Amino acid sequence: MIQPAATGYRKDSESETVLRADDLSKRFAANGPGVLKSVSITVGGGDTYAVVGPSGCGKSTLLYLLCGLLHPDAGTVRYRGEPIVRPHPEIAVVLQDFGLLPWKTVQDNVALGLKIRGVPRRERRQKAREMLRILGLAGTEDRYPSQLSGGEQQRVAIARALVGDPGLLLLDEPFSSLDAITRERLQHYLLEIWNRFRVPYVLVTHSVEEAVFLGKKVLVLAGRPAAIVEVMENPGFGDPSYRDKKTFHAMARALRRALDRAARGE
Ligand SMILES: Nc1ncnc2c1ncn2[C@@H]1O[C@H](COP(=O)(O)OP(=O)(O)OP(=O)(O)O)[C@@H](O)[C@H]1O
Repeated sequence: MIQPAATGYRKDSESETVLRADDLSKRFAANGPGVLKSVSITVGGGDTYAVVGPSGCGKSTLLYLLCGLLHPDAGTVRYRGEPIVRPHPEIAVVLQDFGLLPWKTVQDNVALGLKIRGVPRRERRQKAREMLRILGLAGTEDRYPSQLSGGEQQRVAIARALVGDPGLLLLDEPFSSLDAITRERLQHYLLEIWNRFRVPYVLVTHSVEEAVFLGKKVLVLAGRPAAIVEVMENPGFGDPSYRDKKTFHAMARALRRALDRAARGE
C-alpha cells in the first residue's frame, strides 16, 4: 500500500458542506454565447464528483469558477461558508496546462504552496521529496519542468496539489497525459487518499471508466449554455476492486447512455 506523505488531512463529517455553488452562469464576451447556465453543486465532506460532458461544453469553465480563477456573471461559490472570489489556499487545483513555474525546479514547484503557508524549508523539502517518490518521480527533484515529459509534468502538478493536505481538490483531466498503467495507478492512489482521509474532490474527465471509478456522484453537463442534465449516484464507488465487478460495467453502460442522450439534446 502507498503511504501518503501527508498526515494533516482534515476529515470532514459527511453532513458538512465543503463547497457550495449556487446558480452559476457564465459567458465570456458581453454579447457572446452563454457557456454555463444556473449550475449548482454542493460538495459535502467526503463527497467526490466526476464531471463529464461533450467536449467544449464548459467543464473546465465550471472548475475555474469553483476555485475562483474565474468569476461568474451570476451565482455564488462558497468554501466552508466563505465566498470564493480568488484562489483559496485550502483548495488545491490541478489544471489541464499543469500550471508549473518553468523557472523553478520540480521540488520547488511541488513545495510552492507549503512555502506560501510558511512551512519551514527542511519540512517542505522532505514532504515534496516524499510526494515525488509516491508519484514515481524520485530523482527528478532538481530538474526543471521543461526537462520532463508531459505525463511527468502532470504528476508534478498532482504532487503539488496533494502535498499541502488540501481541504478540497479540483482536478481537470489530471491523468489525461499518462500511459494506461500509470493512469490506473494514480487513479488508485487518488481513491486511496479518499479512502483514508475523505478529501472531497471534483474531477473533470472525458473517460467514462475514470468517472465511474472515481466519482461517488457523476454529473453530466450538456447543452448550450450548459446545465447539469443528470446526476448519477454511484453506490459501488470507493471499492478499489470495483473495476472487476459487474456493477461497475453496468454503471459505465448507464453513463454512456446518459452521455448519448446529452449529445442528442434529449
Ligand atoms: N477564456 C475564454 N474566452 C472565451 N471563450 C472561452 C474561454 N475559455 C473557454 N471558452 C469557451 O467556453 C466553452 C467551454 O470551454 P471549456 O474549456 O470550459 O469546455 P470543456 O468542456 O472543458 O472542454 P474540453 O472537454 O474540450 O476540455 C468553449 O466554447 C470555449 O471555447
